[in-house]
Amino acid sequence: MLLKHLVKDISYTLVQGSLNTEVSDIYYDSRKMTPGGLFVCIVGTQRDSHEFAADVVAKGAATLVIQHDLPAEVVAAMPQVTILKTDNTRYAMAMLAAAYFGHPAGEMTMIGVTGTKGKTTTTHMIKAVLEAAGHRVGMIGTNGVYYPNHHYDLNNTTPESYDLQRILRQLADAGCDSCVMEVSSQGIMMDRVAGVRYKIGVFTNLYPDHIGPGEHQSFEEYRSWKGHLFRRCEIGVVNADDENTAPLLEGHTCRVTTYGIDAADADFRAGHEYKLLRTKNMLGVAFHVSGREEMDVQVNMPGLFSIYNALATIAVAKELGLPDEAIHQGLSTAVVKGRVELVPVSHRFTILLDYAHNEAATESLMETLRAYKPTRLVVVFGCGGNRSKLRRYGMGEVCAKLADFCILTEDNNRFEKVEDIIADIKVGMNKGNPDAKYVEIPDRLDALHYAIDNAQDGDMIAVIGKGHEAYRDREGIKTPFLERELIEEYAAEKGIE
Ligand SMILES: CC(=O)N[C@H]1[C@@H](OP(=O)(O)OP(=O)(O)OC[C@H]2O[C@@H](n3ccc(=O)[nH]c3=O)[C@H](O)[C@@H]2O)O[C@H](CO)[C@@H](O)[C@@H]1O[C@H](C)C(=O)N[C@@H](C)C(=O)N[C@H](CCC(=O)O)C(=O)O
Ligand SMILES: Nc1ncnc2c1ncn2[C@@H]1O[C@H](COP(=O)(O)OP(=O)(O)OP(=O)(O)O)[C@@H](O)[C@H]1O
Repeated sequence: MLLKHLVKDISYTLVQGSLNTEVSDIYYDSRKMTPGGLFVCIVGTQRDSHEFAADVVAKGAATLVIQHDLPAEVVAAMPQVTILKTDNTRYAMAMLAAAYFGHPAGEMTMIGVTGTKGKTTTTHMIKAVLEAAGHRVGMIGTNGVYYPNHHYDLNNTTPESYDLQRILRQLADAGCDSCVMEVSSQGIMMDRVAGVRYKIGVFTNLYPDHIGPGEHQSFEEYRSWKGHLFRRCEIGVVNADDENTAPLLEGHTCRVTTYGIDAADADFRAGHEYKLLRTKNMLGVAFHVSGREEMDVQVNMPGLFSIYNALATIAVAKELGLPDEAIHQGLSTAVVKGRVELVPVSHRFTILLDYAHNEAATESLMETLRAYKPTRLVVVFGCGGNRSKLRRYGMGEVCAKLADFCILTEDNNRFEKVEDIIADIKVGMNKGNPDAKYVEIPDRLDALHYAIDNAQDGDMIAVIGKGHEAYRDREGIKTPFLERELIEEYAAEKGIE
């Protein structure tokens, strides 16, 4: 493709060379450069990749896009290279990549979900409802990329713009008519989603998070970047109960639809009367929706937060004109890998996997599960090695307070000894509840077996920390460890019913 066909949506100065330069592909990482490529020089949080200009040219780069001038001697040594200068190379990369891949977002109904918590869950719910309505759906987020019969992992919740555009092309080429994706504030701030127009933007909620070096400078800045989603979508579906919704919507250009539990005037609302559901295969909630629609809904995910995520999903579905049957089917079948994921091996007790690996997530999970009034709430957990000890104290404290029995074991030990990590967890437990009952079983597989062997009728066993991860890390070596399969295999071997 010729450069002149890629640059239509950016402003630039042609420093040298020609717009008729052939572009074989676009790169933002010098280590991946191949001959004929266009290299976008980015001023990152760690490196300024303008310093790799000579290196990529040596590897055959034909075009450079820069944001600040290169040293004169570097430019002098690359007379054959086309150089464009622009104000913001991250933004330029997004526009160049969109053009390079033929503006794939325009070929699908784009739905973006932002918020501190609930992005992954809500995107899964929306996908399930769309699929139940017969749509072919692509999904992008923390759990990776999904499209019919395909899945792969990602490094970022919202991928770098070039990767995002490549993925969107892949989805469109696979026949997806819709794409639902998580849009992180970082993704907006770093122009990873620049140029993408959304049919619907969803806001779940906002808590102080992601504030610090390399992320956001303040809560207000964090909020304002999330708010930018509502300047690039047609319809905004927002949580009317969140006190940050109004400031976040400042400057919005979309039509707004609201949902909530407390806000009496929300377009889609659920009261505080809801029913907790528990069967062998499911922990869920049932509730009534009123406002713009009247309907009874059942969600196969637990807790009050599931009602919020379901309300957002219902509002999206209604805005898209999807039928009620699809809403019911989608909400009662949506599963998020590793997030309160039930492993239905017994009628007598419930065993589930969850990715909670810090104090806040563990506390929220424990409180959610307690509401189902299990005979005992048992938690199997450890903490990662070579990571903050605060997590160990925090998770220990919360589990000692809220669980009836703790099985202390390994998480990803990395280069630490499991016994030392458990000793730290016990410090936190002692603070939370010095009388907490627990057992120490360093090998996680033995811990799972112990939990199953000693399960009592009506127990709820939460195996937390690893969620969807498929390995355990000991001394930096990762070996396969898929908890779901290990639990199923052991329960079958023991003839558990
Ligand atoms: C702080 C931050 O967001 N960093 C992101 C950013 O990296 P950066 O700007 O720091 O990059 P850098 O290391 O300074 O390098 C600058 C440039 O030099 C290039 N480079 C570097 C080395 C080299 O040898 N050659 C070379 O060309 C790099 O490819 C890059 O283009 O751009 C990278 C490429 O897109 C991202 O992978 C990286 O995300 C890091 C891993 C990260 O942890 N980000 C978090 C904060 C994040 O984005 N999280 C949100 C989720 C938040 C939520 O859950 O709500 C997300 O969307 O993932
Ligand atoms: N709407 C919500 N409000 C508060 N907590 C929620 C909500 N939805 C889910 N949670 C809780 O937060 C955890 C993470 O949920 P989810 O993965 O959907 O959020 P996320 O926004 O994708 O977060 P992250 O960026 O950390 O992956 C869940 O396991 C659940 O305990």
